[in-house]
Amino acid sequence: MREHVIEARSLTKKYGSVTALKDVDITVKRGDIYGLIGDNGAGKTTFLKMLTGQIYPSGGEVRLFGAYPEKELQKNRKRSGAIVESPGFYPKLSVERNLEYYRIQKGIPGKGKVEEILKGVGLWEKRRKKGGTLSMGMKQRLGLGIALLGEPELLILDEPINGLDPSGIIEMRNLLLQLNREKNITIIISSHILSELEQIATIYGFLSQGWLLNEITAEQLHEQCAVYLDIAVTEPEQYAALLEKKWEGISYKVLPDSSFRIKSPEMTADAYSLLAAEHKIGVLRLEQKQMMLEEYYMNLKERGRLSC
Ligand SMILES: Nc1ncnc2c1ncn2[C@@H]1O[C@H](COP(=O)(O)OP(=O)(O)OP(=O)(O)O)[C@@H](O)[C@H]1O
Repeated sequence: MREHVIEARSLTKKYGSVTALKDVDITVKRGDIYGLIGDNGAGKTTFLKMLTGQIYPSGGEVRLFGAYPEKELQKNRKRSGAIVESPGFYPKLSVERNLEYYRIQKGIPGKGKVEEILKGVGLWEKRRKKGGTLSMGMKQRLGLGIALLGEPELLILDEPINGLDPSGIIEMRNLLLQLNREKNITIIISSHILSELEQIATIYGFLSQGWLLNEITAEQLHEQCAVYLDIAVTEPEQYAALLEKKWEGISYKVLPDSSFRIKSPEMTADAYSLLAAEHKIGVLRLEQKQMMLEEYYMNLKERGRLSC
């Protein structure tokens, strides 16, 4: 059984009269990338801040690497790195000096560590730039670099891709996947960008108004919500024969309106319309269902349904 890196039991947080988290139970196992999903104000940051020790629970408990009493918990927090809210660094210091400052502050030996981190997060070329003059994406990288200084076993990331441009998002995604796969770093990450989370998370937790609505693994999501493509054509019978001839063993069903639902299509949608066009068959409708996570989330939130 994989070790429990994070265990929250009946975790509750009240800010005065506002209850931001209610009886939340979350378990994150070693090697997981846990995607924390929820609308604004759902309680994601509140949860993550209780992991980092920036705030304390009003009820329930949180364990990191099995430790519960606050003293033990504090010790085990050193095994994690975090970016919660905006990445914290000194805007007037250069990128390199920022990392050097935090290296010394955290008591991490070896000057070479800073160079290794700078290269790892793609900031080597920008090492002499002042933190405050960096672009949003570069600031996030610096934040991640600081979080990685202590060789954490757990990364706690609150909206790390917020404000990044498309290539920044891809780079951050690849970096996180690499850290997870090569160094077995467990990650808990909150994001509003579901299509992004869908590409990296191994398990999802859905928060709404302080409640944990549901948890589902990426594997379960894929089983429940297999991708499919719907195509309606002018000559269904002829098209069925063409489909079977072209892609032997293809899995599809004919819907009541005589359109075809092709399960887990291996080809792009274009391949199916091209097949029709080559035989002068008209395509009346072509839809591909791709965003499983988004659909699952909307069903859960709006209809309370645990399905796609
Ligand atoms: N310091 C605070 N004092 C009072 N209420 C707070 C405080 N911090 C958060 N809240 C409230 O707690 C609830 C949860 O907020 P939280 O920031 O955890 O949500 P979130 O899911 O991270 O939202 P977002 O996606 O907007 O960052 C909200 O109603 C918020 O207004």
